[in-house]
Amino acid sequence: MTAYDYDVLYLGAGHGAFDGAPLLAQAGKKVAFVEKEKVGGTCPNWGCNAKVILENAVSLQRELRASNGIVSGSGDIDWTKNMARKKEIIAIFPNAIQGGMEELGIKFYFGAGRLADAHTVTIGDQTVTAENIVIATGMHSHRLDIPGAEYLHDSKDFLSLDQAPDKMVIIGAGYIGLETASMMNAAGVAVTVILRSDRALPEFNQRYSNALVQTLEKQGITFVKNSQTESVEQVTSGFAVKTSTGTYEADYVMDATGRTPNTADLGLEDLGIEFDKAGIAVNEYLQTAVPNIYATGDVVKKDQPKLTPTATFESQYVAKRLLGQDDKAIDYPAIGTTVFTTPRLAQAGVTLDEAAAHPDQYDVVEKDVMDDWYRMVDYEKEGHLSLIYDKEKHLVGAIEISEHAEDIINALLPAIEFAYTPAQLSRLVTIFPTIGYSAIGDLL
Ligand SMILES: Cc1cc2nc3c(=O)[nH]c(=O)nc-3n(C[C@H](O)[C@H](O)[C@H](O)COP(=O)(O)OP(=O)(O)OC[C@H]3O[C@@H](n4cnc5c(N)ncnc54)[C@H](O)[C@@H]3O)c2cc1C
Ligand SMILES: NC(=O)c1ccc[n+]([C@@H]2O[C@H](COP(=O)([O-])OP(=O)(O)OC[C@H]3O[C@@H](n4cnc5c(N)ncnc54)[C@H](O)[C@@H]3O)[C@@H](O)[C@H]2O)c1
Repeated sequence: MTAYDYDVLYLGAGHGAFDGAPLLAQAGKKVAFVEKEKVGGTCPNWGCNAKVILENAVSLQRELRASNGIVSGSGDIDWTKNMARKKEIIAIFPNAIQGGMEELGIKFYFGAGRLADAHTVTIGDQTVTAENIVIATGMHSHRLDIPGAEYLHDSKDFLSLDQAPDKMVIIGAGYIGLETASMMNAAGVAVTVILRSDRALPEFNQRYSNALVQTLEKQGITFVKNSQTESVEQVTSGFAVKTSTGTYEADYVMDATGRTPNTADLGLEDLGIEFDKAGIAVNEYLQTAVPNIYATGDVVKKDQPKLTPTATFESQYVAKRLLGQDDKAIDYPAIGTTVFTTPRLAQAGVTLDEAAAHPDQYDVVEKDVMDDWYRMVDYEKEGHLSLIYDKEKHLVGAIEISEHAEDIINALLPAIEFAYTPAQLSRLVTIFPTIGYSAIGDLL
């Protein structure tokens, strides 16, 4: 029998890797990571955690201003101080994650890993072998191929930006484009968002994504629709973004046109591992074309949203599979997702578009969130919720736009995932008065 250096070797040390690795190490497996940049990967260092710390100032500002003088002060955001706080909190993550793993006996190799064969990874001139390998290399920002692309910034640059610009152009109205626009508008920046079509956030029902765009417009953000970005030029005042509908000047230009799986220079072609621009192809056990090589997280080609909780679920699934604890195909639960704008847009389970396409299977109940008195407590002004039921009256999906949509959807997730009956729902005695009580109250 061949003796490998490790039982399991991960390429990448983000959530797709470090959420499953402890299960293996605790069960006595020899585990290692190869990481080419920062332990923790995108989410803690340049994604969710970084963003939500910065966004907290926006939520504080909203409540203070909406209080109409009950709480006094201007609510102005000092972006430089906000960024300093973000940097202070974020700085703890890489060492904390690495330390936690090392306590379990997990080893780290630093550098870019490349598959040499089905059991061997090279990192520079170092060679490491493993019985099983998990590719969890994530994604990087897509860069528009236009003249002046060198002047564009991505979300990684933006999440470390110390000085707020006066004027910002954001190309792309997906999660990152809208979250950035919402934050910078609140920080006093003049923001223009350029959309190549007439709709933002295609993952969400258009009535809801349009409602979000309209609210952001009322807050002062300019949206330019059906506009193809052609070039970026340096001008005396900063940069000129030339598009099919006009030229927009800014002193900071962000390319938020999507993210691309990290599949290059991994040696995938030589091993016959299939991939395309959507990611690495896997079977229902998350195995690549080479059975002992798995893939997890954002690098995987899949229908599920590429989010941290999805990466965590997959990482833990592969770990359990490698421990012989789960031999079934991966069975994804309902995955909740939120756009962290002000207001939030959040959904989980069966979508409104699916419900509209299958009226024989689903019924939709519409709610104005302002019908719930509790929403006035923290100065909610408007919001809407759609609840999607199957014909047996089980909640199967929900979408909400409101300042607390993420908390409502989180509270509804158990009902969606476990198909609670009306009798089971009535046994949920949630704390009153809270947003969780409101969420369950909507179902009764
Ligand atoms: C700005 C932003 C905000 C986001 N906000 C949210 C949010 O609010 N909620 C949410 O759920 N999700 C959010 N996401 C998505 C979330 O960050 C990802 O879904 C998650 O990080 C995926 O984890 P992963 O382990 O698959 O990939 P990553 O976290 O990207 O980790 C991959 C790791 O692999 C390393 N790597 C790459 N190639 C190699 C190689 N050859 N050798 C060794 N190492 C390699 C990389 O350096 C990286 O550390 C956000 C993403 C961005 C960019
Ligand atoms: N809150 C969250 O959970 C969160 C936040 C940020 C990112 N993410 C994850 O990261 C992924 C990537 O986010 P993202 O915002 O980079 O990608 P995205 O796919 O959500 O949005 C990219 C947008 O850019 C547009 N676009 C593409 N090419 C364009 C062009 N030439 N001109 C103008 N617009 C163009 C697309 O139509 C799309 O709307 C998300 O899909 C999500 O999985 C999640």
